[in-house]
Amino acid sequence: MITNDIEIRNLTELLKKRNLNTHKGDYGTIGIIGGSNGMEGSLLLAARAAIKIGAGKVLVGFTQNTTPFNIDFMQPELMLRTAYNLLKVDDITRIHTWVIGCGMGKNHQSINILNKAINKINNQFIVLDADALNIIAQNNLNLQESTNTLIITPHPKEAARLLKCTTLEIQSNRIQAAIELTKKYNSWTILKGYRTIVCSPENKILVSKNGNPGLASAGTGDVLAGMIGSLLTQSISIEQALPGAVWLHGAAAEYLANNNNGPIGMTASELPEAARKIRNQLCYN
Ligand SMILES: NC(=O)C1=CN([C@@H]2O[C@H](COP(=O)(O)OP(=O)(O)OC[C@H]3O[C@@H](n4cnc5c(N)ncnc54)[C@H](OP(=O)(O)O)[C@@H]3O)[C@@H](O)[C@H]2O)[C@@H](O)CC1
Ligand SMILES: Nc1ncnc2c1ncn2[C@@H]1O[C@H](COP(=O)(O)OP(=O)(O)O)[C@@H](O)[C@H]1O
Repeated sequence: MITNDIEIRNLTELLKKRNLNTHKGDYGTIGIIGGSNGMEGSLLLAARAAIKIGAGKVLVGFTQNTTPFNIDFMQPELMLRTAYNLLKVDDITRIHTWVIGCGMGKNHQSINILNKAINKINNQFIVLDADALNIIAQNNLNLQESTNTLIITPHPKEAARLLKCTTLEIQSNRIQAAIELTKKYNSWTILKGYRTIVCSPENKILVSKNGNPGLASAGTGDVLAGMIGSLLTQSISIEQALPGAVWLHGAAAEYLANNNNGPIGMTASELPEAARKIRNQLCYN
């Protein structure tokens, strides 16, 4: 099996300057679903990351009956809805890329929303993260017939739930696990954890060499999911968007640590601004 490292010099699409005559429609609309009661933070982390990494518009859908708040005062650019509203016809066709699962919960309502999303969204990118993966594993959902391009982003325990094995088995052969997940779910796979793996449907393997233990804290995976969706909706090819997001996420952690804001006590909320700085520096300097 040939594996390659994720290297920024191969990710040229990420580093293109923006045209001067351009508008928000050129950078895509992303819909992010999750944030059940008590997990709203997870959804906001993903959504804030998506806008800071350059998405044109970010719509947020809470897996709750009503929106728990109507504005994110830290990021008022975000448009907050319920997941049910986001999945109505008017919106669904305007959204090019979806991220589903961050803090979504696994109750009856969340299962219903995930099923609705999978069945109603067609020919788009869908990033499936966190509880979306747990629901898929628990209910043995079959994604083989999906018309969408699926990207699954499990951490090792989620991967173990999906493959019905132990975390130890996943960790003892991570590349093989990524390949099996890709086959089982007819998807791209990002197997997270130290040395994150990106596996394409053709089983091309890329391995992350950056990042640090500052990323081992709650919510950093939500940020990664938002970043992946954001790059995809900006029309960066999937071959570059997935390793690109993983690279930027790791580089952001390194930047924060180099400035004494980690690895100890680094927070997920700090990653998007660091990633934004790095992308702009690479594009414009
Ligand atoms: N602010 C919010 O609202 C936040 C909400 N969040 C939301 O919470 C929901 C539950 O997600 P979750 O990931 O916390 O729980 P879960 O799936 O049981 O996995 C945890 C266990 O997995 C394992 N494990 C993980 N990584 C591993 C590794 N590299 N290598 C090896 N093992 C590894 C490890 O297991 P252990 O070793 O302890 O047995 C760990 O204890 C989800 O929807 C998420 O979006 C969070 O995003 C946080 C911020
Ligand atoms: N020691 C580490 N080195 C590099 N990256 C790490 C390390 N620990 C965690 N990460 C990264 O941090 C993120 C954690 O995601 P996840 O486990 O889904 O967290 P959460 O559910 O809390 O958001 C993943 O991208 C993972 O690869």
